[in-house]
Amino acid sequence: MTAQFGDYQNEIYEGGLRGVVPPFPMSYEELEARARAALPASLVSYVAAGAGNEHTQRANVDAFTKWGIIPRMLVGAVRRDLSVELCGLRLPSPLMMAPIGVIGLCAQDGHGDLAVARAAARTGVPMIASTLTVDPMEEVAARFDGVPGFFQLYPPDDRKLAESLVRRAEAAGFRGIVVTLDTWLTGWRPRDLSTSNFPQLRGHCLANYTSDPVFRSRLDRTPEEDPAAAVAHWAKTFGNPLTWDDLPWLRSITRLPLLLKGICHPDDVRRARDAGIDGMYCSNHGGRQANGGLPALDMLPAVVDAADGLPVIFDSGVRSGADIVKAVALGATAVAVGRPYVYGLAIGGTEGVVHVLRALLAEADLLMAIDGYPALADLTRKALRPTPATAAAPR
Ligand SMILES: Cc1cc2nc3c(=O)[nH]c(=O)nc-3n(C[C@H](O)[C@H](O)[C@H](O)COP(=O)(O)O)c2cc1C
Ligand SMILES: O=C(O)C(=O)c1ccccc1
Repeated sequence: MTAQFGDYQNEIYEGGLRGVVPPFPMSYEELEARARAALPASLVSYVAAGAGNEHTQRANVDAFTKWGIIPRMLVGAVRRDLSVELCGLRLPSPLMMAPIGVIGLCAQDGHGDLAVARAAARTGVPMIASTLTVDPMEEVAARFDGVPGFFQLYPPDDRKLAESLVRRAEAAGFRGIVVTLDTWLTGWRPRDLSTSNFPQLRGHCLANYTSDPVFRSRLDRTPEEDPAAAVAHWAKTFGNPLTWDDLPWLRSITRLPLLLKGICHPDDVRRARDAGIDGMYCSNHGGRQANGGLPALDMLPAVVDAADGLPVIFDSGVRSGADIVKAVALGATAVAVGRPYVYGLAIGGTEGVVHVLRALLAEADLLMAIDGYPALADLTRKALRPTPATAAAPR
């Protein structure tokens, strides 16, 4: 019999029989609390912060309580199949790791990107590696051990640099490019502003730039000789408010699958589809960029309908296995987790990330068994019903 994700539960119970207490938290609340204690204050506020009064960030999480999964009995879902096809790749489950720009710094040894890449190799959960990393993308990709990875591009306004980053991602073996559209400037984040050290943090995450031949060619002195000038040049080239007019260029620079992150309106989906984009990534950046918006989950069904068969990755607010199941039932092809795995990294490095991913998958798998949905294909909108508004879970 092949392994099932729910087997993680048995491992933990069997450990208990031998007197082993699990070293990692089992609930999201405890995970977050332990990570807060483990991380330096500047990183706590940076990772946890959202835009404005963080209403959208909370709404992302609460949106999942507006849906309930309907149990079906006598199905005999003894074996479950969570595998999914995404951009020509067969993945063991719909779970992915969302791109996180500072994870490099969230590990105790300061090499979080490598630790996360190792967790991808251990679990088969693909990493979407951010442009903003402590270690260059080649070093990250070298640790995937055959598990497909995606490269998230913040397209700089220097097109030659953008092309160079994409070429390198191709050469390093990444299997798709995720272009993030909603962060060409940083949102108003009160919690983060009150520590005001975001510029310092990101200054440590420029390895993909300082190792890049095009970026280096733009500098009078090397980043090693004059790090401050390199950071200043980066700040000038980072933000690129792409428009539809740039899409033909973007499409032309790679033959890898190209996905757009931050797409939430069906009209934008259709236009992107017409421009030859291979997949949509429905996300509001975890509520970090613009407050006052709808929860990302509420926008997912319309995005899926407009995508008309193109794959849709979803993130923003995923905190549990049940959330993964609900997002899939609403039409997501793949579901990315963000903050939870950052917290796993903070408390336990690669092991902590592996635990968070396995716990999410175990919960999703056991839920599919108990509720009688043996395969992802069984999870359609018919598996869900809106919960009465008054029944929203307390937070
Ligand atoms: C600390 C932090 C850094 C992030 N950096 C990036 C990034 O570099 N690129 C990107 O596309 N998204 C970035 N995101 C957004 C995530 O990819 C994802 O959309 C978000 O975390 C989802 O929200 P959730 O973590 O609350 O579920 C970042 C999010 C956090 C929390
Ligand atoms: O903080 C973020 O959400 C993010 O995407 C980002 C943007 C620039 C640098 C580092 C991270």
